Amino acid sequence: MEYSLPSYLDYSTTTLLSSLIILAAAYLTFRQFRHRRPPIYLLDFACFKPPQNYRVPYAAFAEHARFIVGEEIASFLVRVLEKSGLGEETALPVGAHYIEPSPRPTMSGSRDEAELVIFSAIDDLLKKTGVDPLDIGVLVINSNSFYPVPSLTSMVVNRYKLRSDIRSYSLASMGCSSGPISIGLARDLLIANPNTGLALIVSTEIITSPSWYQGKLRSMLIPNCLFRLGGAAILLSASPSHRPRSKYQLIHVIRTHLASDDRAYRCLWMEEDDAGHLGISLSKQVVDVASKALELHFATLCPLVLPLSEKLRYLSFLLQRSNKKSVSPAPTFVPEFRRAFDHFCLHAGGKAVVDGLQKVLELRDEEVEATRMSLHRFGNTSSSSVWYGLGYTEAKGRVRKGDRIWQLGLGGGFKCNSAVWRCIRDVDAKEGGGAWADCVHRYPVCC
Ligand SMILES: CC(C)(COP(=O)(O)OP(=O)(O)OC[C@H]1O[C@@H](n2cnc3c(N)ncnc32)[C@H](O)[C@@H]1OP(=O)(O)O)[C@@H](O)C(=O)NCCC(=O)NCCSC(=O)CC(=O)O
Repeated sequence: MEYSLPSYLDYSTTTLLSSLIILAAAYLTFRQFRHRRPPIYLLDFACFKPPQNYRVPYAAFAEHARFIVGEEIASFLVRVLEKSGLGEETALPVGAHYIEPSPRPTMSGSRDEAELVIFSAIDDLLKKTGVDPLDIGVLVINSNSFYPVPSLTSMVVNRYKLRSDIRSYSLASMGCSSGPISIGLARDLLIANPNTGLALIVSTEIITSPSWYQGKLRSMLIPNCLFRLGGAAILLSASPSHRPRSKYQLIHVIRTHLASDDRAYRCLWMEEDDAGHLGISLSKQVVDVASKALELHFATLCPLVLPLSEKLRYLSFLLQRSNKKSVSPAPTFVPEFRRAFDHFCLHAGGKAVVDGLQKVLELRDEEVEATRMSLHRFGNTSSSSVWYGLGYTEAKGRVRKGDRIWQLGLGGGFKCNSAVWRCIRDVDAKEGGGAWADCVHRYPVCC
């Protein structure tokens, strides 16, 4: 990311610019106080832990691929898997374990997976929080590739016999960055309807879907190597009475949409190959596009989250640069994000995605540990991956009252979305265990 000032700006212009920035910041702060939203609390969340028998060790993946796509393509897939950052314990749904003749994903197979993932996560969350399902007034579910009739939200209302006046929304096709979108929607619904009760959000990707690719095109086979079973359920409240038992307060939801750029729009593209197999084609440019989306995203995020010291560092950078009138290449300014956040839960999209994010954000290895370990243990779980990252951080006993958490989602559209949280009470490692409870002691691993 680069912040640069045109060299023709002289000192007085820069001073004027600085004053304007300070005035604008003061005005925004004033406006923020005047129009302050009621606080939104996160009571708790739960991540789905796949059953052992759904595991896909490398050897099983390779053997399976050989049967389905033949030796040559199977060796390509294994090569990709070995470089993907995924470990030996990630899981795929039942349908993906079939050997040829591989059945097309069926509606009942997709429903089975959706019920397994979504109900397990919700059951766990309701058990942890002791919440009565009848207290839920808002329900938002985001799932990219599976959108049945009736919807996933109807499936949940039916299972838990939720209220008939529930405000429910199923968000489809919104990609891996849709977690913060769901959080933002639930927040707005809670604020617009103050006495509606709690909001339940589910972020997941159902793999047994028509777009689970069964052909032989490399760019469409890569998602089969990366995506794995996963989902998270989250409970939000706008009621101050829930504050004492809540873990986090929502500070910001920030969204950036880059679909006006054709390259970004098409870099994750659902289509049929020449043989008619539906799938999602993954462009090699995803990491480049993500960097561009991040630059735009930072323009909104940074003024909101950077502490004053970092904003002043930025101003002084501007002043120094304009005084130097140097002809050498423009220096870059990368904010020290660790001054704004204590924990980073980034989209675990694949090794190259995590490497790219670490580089762009100038993060240390320990700051991307939660993301890398989520990728290793659970794979690319789409929009829920940022919750596996937070689950890891909690299970390691690293979350303390006052800590600031950044969840960053990236995905199809192309979109880049953030949710920023502040921890409002210490979180005990055992309490945070969840999907990580029986394995966190084995992490971090080298990958
Ligand atoms: C796929 C990788 C694990 C491969 O690892 P490396 O890059 O280290 O290895 P590499 O460059 O040698 O690539 C291995 C082989 O894969 C091929 N290859 C890589 N990417 C490809 C692509 N998009 N299409 C076709 N082939 C591809 C290379 O040419 C090479 O083939 P050969 O060996 O023959 O030369 C990595 O590039 C990665 O993590 N990419 C990012 C994945 C990504 O986009 N994730 C986001 C998913 S979408 C998402 O999460 C959000 C959403 O859905 O909304």
